[in-house]
Amino acid sequence: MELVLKYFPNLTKDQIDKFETLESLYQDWNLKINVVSRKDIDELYLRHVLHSLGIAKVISFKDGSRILDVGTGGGFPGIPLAILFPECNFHLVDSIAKKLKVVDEVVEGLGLTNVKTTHSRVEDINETYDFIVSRAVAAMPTFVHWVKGKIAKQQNHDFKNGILYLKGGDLTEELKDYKTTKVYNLNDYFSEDFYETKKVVHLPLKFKG
Ligand SMILES: C[S@@+](CC[C@H](N)C(=O)[O-])C[C@H]1O[C@@H](n2cnc3c(N)ncnc32)[C@H](O)[C@@H]1O
Repeated sequence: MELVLKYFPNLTKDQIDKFETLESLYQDWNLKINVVSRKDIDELYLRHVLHSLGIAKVISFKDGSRILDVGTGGGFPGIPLAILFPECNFHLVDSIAKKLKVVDEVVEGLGLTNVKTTHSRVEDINETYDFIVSRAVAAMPTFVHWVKGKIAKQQNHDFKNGILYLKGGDLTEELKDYKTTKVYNLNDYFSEDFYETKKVVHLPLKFKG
């Protein structure tokens, strides 16, 4: 938890309480339904919570923004972002129901009112969003194919509406066809070794009506 406060020192009491409560909720639920590996649950804040919040070092979502988390699994990056941006609306989608059971329990346990979950493949979701966030779900070409048509027309940020994807390693080959992509290195923001090769990829996407 100190890690979150190290990089996000201006949290409200309510946000601190929620981030603190996350650990026991995940420990508890992970025993019943395994959504986070044993190693990762011991390093929940380093590997999941702070990593998810890396997106917030790149962009500050404006109040009222609508954000889709594709393949949220146990709720990453959606849940930490929903705690950090309580005035934004988060839609967490996954094609595996039991993962969303954990997410629903965590959302309820935290009393988060800005999160909606849907058990579905993302291809079948027919809504639009300012931003689509994700981590560890699909290579960019497949991902873009899945989410095109789900970007809102109205631009409310200096950052263009589109995808914000947490990725790692050398992305040259994967991103070579996406000239408008901008890559942000998380080791510019976080000093822990875990972040050495971690990145946030911003890919603006056009509204398709
Ligand atoms: C490796 S897990 C990553 C989970 C989470 N994003 C994280 O980083 O901890 C990938 C998740 O994507 C989900 N998924 C894969 N393809 C999907 C699709 N087309 N629509 C919705 N969810 C999908 C899987 O069910 C799985 O929970």
